[in-house]
Amino acid sequence: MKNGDVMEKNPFELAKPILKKLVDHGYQAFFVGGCVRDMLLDRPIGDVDIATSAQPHEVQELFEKVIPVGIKHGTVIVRHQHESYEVTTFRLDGEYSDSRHPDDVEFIQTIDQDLKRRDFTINALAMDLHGHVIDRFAGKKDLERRLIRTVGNGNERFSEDPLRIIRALRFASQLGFTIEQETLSNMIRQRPQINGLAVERITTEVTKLFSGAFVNKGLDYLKSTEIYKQLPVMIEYPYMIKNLPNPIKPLQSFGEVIALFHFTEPDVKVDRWAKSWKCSNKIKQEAEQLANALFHYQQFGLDRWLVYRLNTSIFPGFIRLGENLFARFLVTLDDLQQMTEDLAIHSIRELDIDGNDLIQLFPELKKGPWIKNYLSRLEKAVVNGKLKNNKTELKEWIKWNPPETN
Ligand SMILES: Nc1ccn([C@@H]2O[C@H](COP(=O)(O)OP(=O)(O)OP(=O)(O)O)[C@@H](O)[C@H]2O)c(=O)n1
Ligand SMILES: [Mg+2]
Repeated sequence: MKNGDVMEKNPFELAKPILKKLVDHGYQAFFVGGCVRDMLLDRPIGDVDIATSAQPHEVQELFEKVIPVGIKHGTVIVRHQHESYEVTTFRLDGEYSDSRHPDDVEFIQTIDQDLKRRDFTINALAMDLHGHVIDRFAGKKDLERRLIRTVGNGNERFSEDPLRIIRALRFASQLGFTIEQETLSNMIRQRPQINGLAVERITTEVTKLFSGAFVNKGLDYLKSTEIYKQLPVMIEYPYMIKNLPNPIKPLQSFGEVIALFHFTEPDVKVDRWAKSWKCSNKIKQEAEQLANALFHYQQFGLDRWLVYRLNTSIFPGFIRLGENLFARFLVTLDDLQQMTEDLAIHSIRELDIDGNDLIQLFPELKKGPWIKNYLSRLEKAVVNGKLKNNKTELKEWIKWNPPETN
């Protein structure tokens, strides 16, 4: 663990002027939460979040570019040197988007009280302008012991925001930490409350769970606590999680997660996953492409048609899944890139023949779906190297292989 030289780290250096301005104007201000934890662990720092005694309107007055993302909950975004910083007023309770909570929160004056409402001791850390760490709940000790423990009463912390139950699993997966015994019991006790959460919040945490360097630790907890019985789709197919390959290597997106589950349990379709977990279309399409590629690989191995249909952006995802699902999966990114370069065409638009050509070749045929089907057939033949992508040669072949029109 690092200590003295903490302020030399870049993300904090960049954010320091914001803290300084707040302090110069007589407010208290600290870096807080995950960024302090990650700095102490010497992990890459994600977002730098700031907690302050200044009220949101006071923050707005102080800085030029402020985006009022959650004024009611005390949070604004301050833009500084092309970076965004969440600046949140010290407060008593969470902003947690569940209907049982009042809409406004109580602002308070001390960082100590603010830290007290946070989820885990390792996250209840703050750091001032000079790099001095405030640690009221022995978070540093838990970092050393590699323990996830709630701040104070776990039942209360988890009831305030049941998402924290899943966050505990996600931190176990990212950090490889153990969940402290009582925290674990409280998670199990409060488990049913997960059902009331907005699904999108769960999806975000579960994506992080699957991407953690210690993902198998997270998954072991997910199984042993039976928390998966509270998650969409898995509620109805509780055996599914146990059928996953074990151990697995981390995945990087929820599209990959869906593809993994769908491949191991094809009866549950991608669409079903995407709907139940409220995924974007992008994630859904990624999952579909990945799953198709995996099924294709299983049947035919790595061929040009597989590579052709896979977006280059998800090559790494395909490799991660391949390594998880197939023994001796030796495909590399270089292989896929080389194969892409060598493809005769990269999309159907590059085909040296189009619908109009076909209509001219078969003037007696009525326009209809046969055109599209026939082009697809040519596309596949060209991609697989069975036909050359050359108009004259394609036309010649077409004459001998007229479309079926019944
Ligand atoms: N349900 C939650 C969510 C957040 N927090 C507090 O808010 C901080 C910031 O939340 P978030 O950015 O979601 O998590 P991080 O711990 O910063 O993790 P990451 O590195 O993934 O951002 C947390 O550290 C924690 O102190 C909390 O108490 N309860
Ligand atoms: Mg964070």
